[in-house]
Formats: sequence, C-alpha cells, structure tokens
Amino acid sequence: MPVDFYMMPGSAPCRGVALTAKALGVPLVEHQTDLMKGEHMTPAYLKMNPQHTIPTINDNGFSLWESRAIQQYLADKYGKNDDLYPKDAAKRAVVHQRLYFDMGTLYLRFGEIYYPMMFGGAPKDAEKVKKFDEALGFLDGFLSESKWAAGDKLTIADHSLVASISTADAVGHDLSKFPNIVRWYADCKKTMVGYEEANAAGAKGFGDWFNSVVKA
Ligand SMILES: N[C@@H](CCC(=O)N[C@@H](CS)C(=O)NCC(=O)O)C(=O)O
Repeated sequence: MPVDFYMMPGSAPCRGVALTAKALGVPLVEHQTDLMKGEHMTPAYLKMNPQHTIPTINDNGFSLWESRAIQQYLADKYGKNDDLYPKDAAKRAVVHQRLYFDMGTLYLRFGEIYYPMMFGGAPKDAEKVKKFDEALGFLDGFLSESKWAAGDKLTIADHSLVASISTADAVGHDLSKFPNIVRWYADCKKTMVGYEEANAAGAKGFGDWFNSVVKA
C-alpha cells in the first residue's frame, strides 16, 4: 500500500501530510519535486495535478492534492480507528473548522507577512504582523479549552496546525505571547509519531532558507 508522495521537505502543507501518514503508519514513497526547477510543471505532473501544487499523492492511480484533503483521505482510508479523524458529526466538524482556519486564516496570514519578504525583498509589515498575531490569538484561545486543537485527542487538525506553527517558529516569529500554543507545540513535539523526520527537519530547512534569502 505505499502511496506516492510528491513533495518538498520545506513545504508546510507537505509536512502536515507527512505527519498524518506517520501517525497512520502509511508508507509514503517520496518524490522530491523541485519547484525552482519547474518539476511541478511537466506534462506528466500536470496530468496528475493540473493545479501544479505540492503536496500531491498518487494512491494506486488515484491522484489527490490539497494537503488537508489528502490528510482526510488517508485517515478515512487507512485509519484503524477514528481517533485521528472522528466520525461523530460534531467532533468531525470541529476538526474541519480547525483545518479551514489553518488554511484560510492562520497560514494565509503567515504567508502574507513572510512570502513577500522571501520572494520580493519586502520589509516586514507591522499591520500584517498584527493580523497574524490576531490569528495566533484565536488558536491560543482554542487551545485554552482543550489539550489538542480539536478536543481531547490528537487529530489531523494538529498535524496541519503544527506544520504552520513550526514554520512560523523557524522564521523567528515570536510565539512566546501565546502560552497555550507554547504548551501544545511542546506536546506535539513529544507526542507525534515521527515528528523529527516528518516535520522538524523540513521546518528548519525552510527557516534556514528564509534567513539566507532575507538577510542576503
Ligand atoms: N492549500 C494548498 C497549498 C499548496 C501550495 O500552494 N503549495 C506550494 C508549495 S508550499 C506550491 O505547490 N506552489 C507551486 C505552485 O502553486 O505552482 C495545500 O495545502 O496543499
């Protein structure tokens, strides 16, 4: 059942998928896809994913992209129980809320500060920092209510969110004002299966690259 996985280790959405796969024990066959070299724009890649994003998986001929959709698919298909992705409608809805929050608010606002700095040499925009800190405050509030992002069990929402938070950490964003995030982030590092290989190493690579580009 190995699943083909088109990825780059520094990419936060790829790391969310890698953490879910580790937790499920699903072996991924990694195909490093270098965006700088245009490896995501080849006819073969576009046939698999016309939107040309990483991560993309190919599971025995079935192609899928959008990291959180991939996480949901892997958990539904390969989960031995529903701990990581609960079947109960209300619990599942909270997992979805956190995943959409991560994609549409938290990581979006992170990108609005740091991507123009990396790719366009822009200065750090204080207004955008405020908006990202507001989103971090929302997450801190969620985590003041429960041990994990979507309740008392670790779920795929934690995998997605910790990929974002560790990326913010890697570029030196100050997380110390958010005590519940700090507590949860430490729990993620301690608890998540394969945290170092699936997430920490790639986040560090991203941070090193960010610092080399921004300080150059
Ligand atoms: N929301 C998407 C974002 C995917 C995404 O934008 N990935 C970036 C790399 S981190 C990418 O593939 N960029 C190349 C492109 O869009 O052509 C997900 O979570 O999978």
